[in-house]
Amino acid sequence: MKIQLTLPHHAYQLWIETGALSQVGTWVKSLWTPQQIVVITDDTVNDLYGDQVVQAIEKAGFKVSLYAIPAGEQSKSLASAEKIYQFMAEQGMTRKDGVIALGGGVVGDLAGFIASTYMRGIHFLQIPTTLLAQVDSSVGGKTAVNTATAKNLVGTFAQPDGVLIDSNTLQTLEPRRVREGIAEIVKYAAIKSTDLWQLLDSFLDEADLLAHATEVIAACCTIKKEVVQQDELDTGERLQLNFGHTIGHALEQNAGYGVVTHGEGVAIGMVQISQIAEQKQEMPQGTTQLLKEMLEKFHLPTDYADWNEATLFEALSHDKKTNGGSIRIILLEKIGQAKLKKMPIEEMKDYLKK
Ligand SMILES: NC(=O)c1ccc[n+]([C@@H]2O[C@H](COP(=O)([O-])OP(=O)(O)OC[C@H]3O[C@@H](n4cnc5c(N)ncnc54)[C@H](O)[C@@H]3O)[C@@H](O)[C@H]2O)c1
Ligand SMILES: O=C(O)C(=O)C[C@@H](O)[C@H](O)[C@H](O)COP(=O)(O)O
Ligand SMILES: [Zn+2]
Repeated sequence: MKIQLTLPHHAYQLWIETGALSQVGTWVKSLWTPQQIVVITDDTVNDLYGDQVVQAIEKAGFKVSLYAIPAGEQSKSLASAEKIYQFMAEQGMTRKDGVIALGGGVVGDLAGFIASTYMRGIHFLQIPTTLLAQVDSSVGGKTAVNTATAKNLVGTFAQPDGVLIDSNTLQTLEPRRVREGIAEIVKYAAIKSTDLWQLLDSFLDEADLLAHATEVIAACCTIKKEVVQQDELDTGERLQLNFGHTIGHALEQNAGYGVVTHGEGVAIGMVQISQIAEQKQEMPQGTTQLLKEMLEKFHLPTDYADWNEATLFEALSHDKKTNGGSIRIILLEKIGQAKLKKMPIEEMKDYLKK
């Protein structure tokens, strides 16, 4: 199945098909004319899929090199970017050349950031290999690196020329990584789709969801495409995709990048912000419980014992939704429908203290 994402200055397709990775060479050739390519991946994904992808793209007529970062959130950094810029310069990469991200959201966010800044921007393709990256991070053009100050503090909006999504790659994914992708899927359902919520409701567990991976991925990508087409630069509608992310990002940073995964942070964040909203009478009573039950069915956490108040509050001030002493939070009108609400930072802190 192909989903077209059309923006004012750029359009591209998401190709979602089981087994698509075996056609990666012809896919790249259909999008780019022969030139030099650097495949950015991590060491785990490299061991699994690196050779296959490099050989297929070489066979399609491209000069290919590969750079593998250590797997994990710690690698989503300016220090990694610096090393890869250097590598690309040594390879003689020019503006006519391209970057391919092969991996999860860490690789995708970092490689997208590099592609959009090297020589002020070169071509970019996404081959997401985690559930989270297939349903969320590979689509829509947000790129980022973390700094010691905040998660995703530095980044760009830069769309890829195409996204290849092969759910076969999920067969090698660890269960914890499957679950973190499910957190973002529950997010889409909670903010935008009762149909997707019902589908998730019908699954027994993670394995059952994975058996329907292509259907679920297509549903999420369709929602994300519609949101991004309306608000590419994250000024209104797109902010809904940040449901649970203020507390989630703070926790990720608080725990130390990689200790609490992004998806786990989002799961906890969605439940905690919903609890606050229910206390404020801003959300129908019982909605948080529904959310909690859905996340727990997929063995996701919904609370966190080791909050560090100081770093949590510091993180709030660096959230991109914070402005002039208040923060925009995302609440649920009901399951399947979200709304934005401004909240004074001090009030948010009071609730978090409780
Ligand atoms: N740009 C966006 O719109 C967006 C959206 C959501 C999340 N994100 C970002 O994505 C990141 C999280 O992404 P993630 O969960 O994919 O993490 P990740 O990229 O760290 O991947 C998780 C782990 O899975 C391994 N892995 C990847 N593919 C595999 C496969 N097929 N088989 C076996 N192992 C595999 C990786 O080596 C890694 O150890 C966070 O940094 C988050 O901020 C970005
Ligand atoms: O695409 C978006 O927009 C999102 O907010 C998707 C989120 O799942 C993702 O984690 C994103 O990277 C968060 O971005 P940020 O703007 O909060 O840094
Ligand atoms: Zn996210």
